[in-house]
Amino acid sequence: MTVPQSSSSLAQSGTMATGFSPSATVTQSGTATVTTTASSPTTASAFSCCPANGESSSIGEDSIELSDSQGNNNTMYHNGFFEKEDYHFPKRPTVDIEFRDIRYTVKKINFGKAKIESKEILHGLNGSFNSGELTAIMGPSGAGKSTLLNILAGYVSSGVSGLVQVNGKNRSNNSQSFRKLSCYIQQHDALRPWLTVNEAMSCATHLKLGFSISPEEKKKLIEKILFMLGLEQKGNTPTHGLSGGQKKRLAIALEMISNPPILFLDEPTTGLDSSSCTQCISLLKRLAQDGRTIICTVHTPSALLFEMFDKLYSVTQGHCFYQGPVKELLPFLSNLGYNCPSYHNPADFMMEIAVGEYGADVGKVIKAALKKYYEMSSECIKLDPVFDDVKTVVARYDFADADPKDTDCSKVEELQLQLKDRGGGGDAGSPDPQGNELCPEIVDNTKPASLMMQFLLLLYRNLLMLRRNYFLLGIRLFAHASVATLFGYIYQGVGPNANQVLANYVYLYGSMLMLVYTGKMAVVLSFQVEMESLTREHFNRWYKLGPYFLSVLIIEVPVQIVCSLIYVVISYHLTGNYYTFDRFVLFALFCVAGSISAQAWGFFIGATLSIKLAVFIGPILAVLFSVFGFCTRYVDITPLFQWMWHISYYRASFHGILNSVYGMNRDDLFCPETQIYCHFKNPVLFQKDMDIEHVDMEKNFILIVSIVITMYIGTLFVLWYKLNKR
Ligand SMILES: Nc1ncnc2c1ncn2[C@@H]1O[C@H](COP(=O)(O)OP(=O)(O)OP(=O)(O)O)[C@@H](O)[C@H]1O
Repeated sequence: MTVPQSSSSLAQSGTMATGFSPSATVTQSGTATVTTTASSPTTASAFSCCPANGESSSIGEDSIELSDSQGNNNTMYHNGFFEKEDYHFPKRPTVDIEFRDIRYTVKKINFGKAKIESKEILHGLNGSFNSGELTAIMGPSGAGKSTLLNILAGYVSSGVSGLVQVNGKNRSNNSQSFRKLSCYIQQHDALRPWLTVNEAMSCATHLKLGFSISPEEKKKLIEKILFMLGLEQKGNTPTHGLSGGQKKRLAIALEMISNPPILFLDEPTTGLDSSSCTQCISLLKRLAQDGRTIICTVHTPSALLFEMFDKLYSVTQGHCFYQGPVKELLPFLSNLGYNCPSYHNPADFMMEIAVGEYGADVGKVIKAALKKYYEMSSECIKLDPVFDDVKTVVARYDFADADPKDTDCSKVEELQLQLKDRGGGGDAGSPDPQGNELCPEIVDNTKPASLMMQFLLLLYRNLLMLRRNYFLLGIRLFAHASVATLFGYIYQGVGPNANQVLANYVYLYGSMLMLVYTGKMAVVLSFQVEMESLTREHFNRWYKLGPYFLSVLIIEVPVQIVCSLIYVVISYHLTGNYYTFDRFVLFALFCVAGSISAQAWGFFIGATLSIKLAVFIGPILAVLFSVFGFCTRYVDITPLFQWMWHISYYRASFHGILNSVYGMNRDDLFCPETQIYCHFKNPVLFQKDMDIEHVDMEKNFILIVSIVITMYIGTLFVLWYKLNKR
């Protein structure tokens, strides 16, 4: 069958980025002579991407050597990047990945039928990705590309069954040694916008390499990586000032510090223009050529880009649609009767067939892909449960007692069942029976930073970001100062007066409310905003959660303390509450403690709930707890809710500040001569009315501190769960 030619796709092939432009590349200082050593012009491939006979051409490599006036030649332009002779990433030993019968099932609750339903997303994918190869995982939207990548990278493991092997060794769930061998760069770069490229690189280098190499070596390494990735001119540019392509390259550069032999990238070209795409894929190709295993998902690449990949793994509807060398894709489809029209982008053509365009029988292609795969393996075979005329490999587990030629597969199936039982039925792969590290000979001996050093580095990084992004901090300080002035003005001089006790009470309540809200809401979104960066850095083993959390607290807590003190100092004096220094200290202490307690709640709520819920539940909780302090006497609370009175940090701090103002045997208040009678002249009367006659300051303070600690532990636990939930 010959497929009709699509005019829109014809246009695609004409939009190739040229491989190089000599005039644009000579940016080295000094005199430079340019010698072109291009083996074949890149553009040539643009017009022969999909010859009518179904064979594809290979892209030529372009390079220009740059010589200085002495004729020393150590720099050349190569596939879009400068290169110095000594500027190569070290070659990596071979790490091959094989996967067998990967299935991914999600469970969801069907409220209508009141039962839990399972849905299989990936239906037994097999394949292998080899060292030195750049592999593209492609397929229509929703086909399961990201899911497969997540499983292979070890990012998802619950609901997964099947086996993943690394150099022939079974990879266990959450394998730490696999994490040492690989890195995962997700679609959203999740970089720190306020750090410059140099700062980001330097911080990542210190975190990843600790003291294992000297500062000079680190500096050289950063220089080299940036040079290799074409970012050497961008060292002092803040990350938010980089283009999309430069951000992608920075994300790769950050991971190249530890030089992992396996790189997983989710849609590294999405959102990039064609020349940035070409640069990005060229870079990955070169990294692969140095012996790495590079696997990335891509969406509709141009024909030029498509040809740069060594291997294609195509997925549709959770099945493998094609796997093998890119150049064999068209002959494979052609054998099935689907001929790519001349000048049509093979990647587009494959996608069109994968969604059944041109009346293509998708099931037939999936079957053929399975057959092709099994023909290449001489393993235990049996009939596939879906395609009953296809003989399928059950497994090729490295069990000594499994006969690879066991045609009825009973032994292998039995072992497979055991494997599932051991993994709780939902694990990707069984643990290495000996519990050995994967490829210990390959894992670099570099030691990452110690926990203390991680904390100090992260603290330094946070301070740097705070210094750059001082606007928010300024707003917080300004808001506290201006609200304090406003409150102080409204309730000016009410503090010492017996006839204005209720006005002062409202000021005190309002102050507590202000400090609780600003404390809580300023951090409620902290982790929500941070989560993508945190996940990426934590998953790629930059640091542990403990030092990270501590480095956040050590910035946020003092900021909130300073904000609270600004508020307290201004408003306390304007309202005339200053009576003795001791009382002021107690007042400030309870204000700050209440605010920090609310902040701890904010961290917990933000880490636990989604953005929409967090911004809604946060204030509701603050109001709920405030009710148990303001004008509410313990005896009036329904016994069912009395426990809330006991655990209310708001009540504890509010009573603390009330007691510091009116309690502790304060002398009579001032009753102006204009007043005939001042009911609250003796402050004890007011305390009695409010049921705060016997405030136990110590107990209240201990309660607040306990709540703060509980919330910190709760936040840590939730973050740990989110980061490690796979
Ligand atoms: N946790 C989950 N719960 C429910 N459905 C899921 C879950 N994870 C994946 N899916 C479904 O599995 C299918 C494959 O998702 P996946 O993100 O892997 O697709 P994709 O090929 O990467 O798509 P795209 O190219 O649009 O990103 C989709 O239909 C998605 O809705």
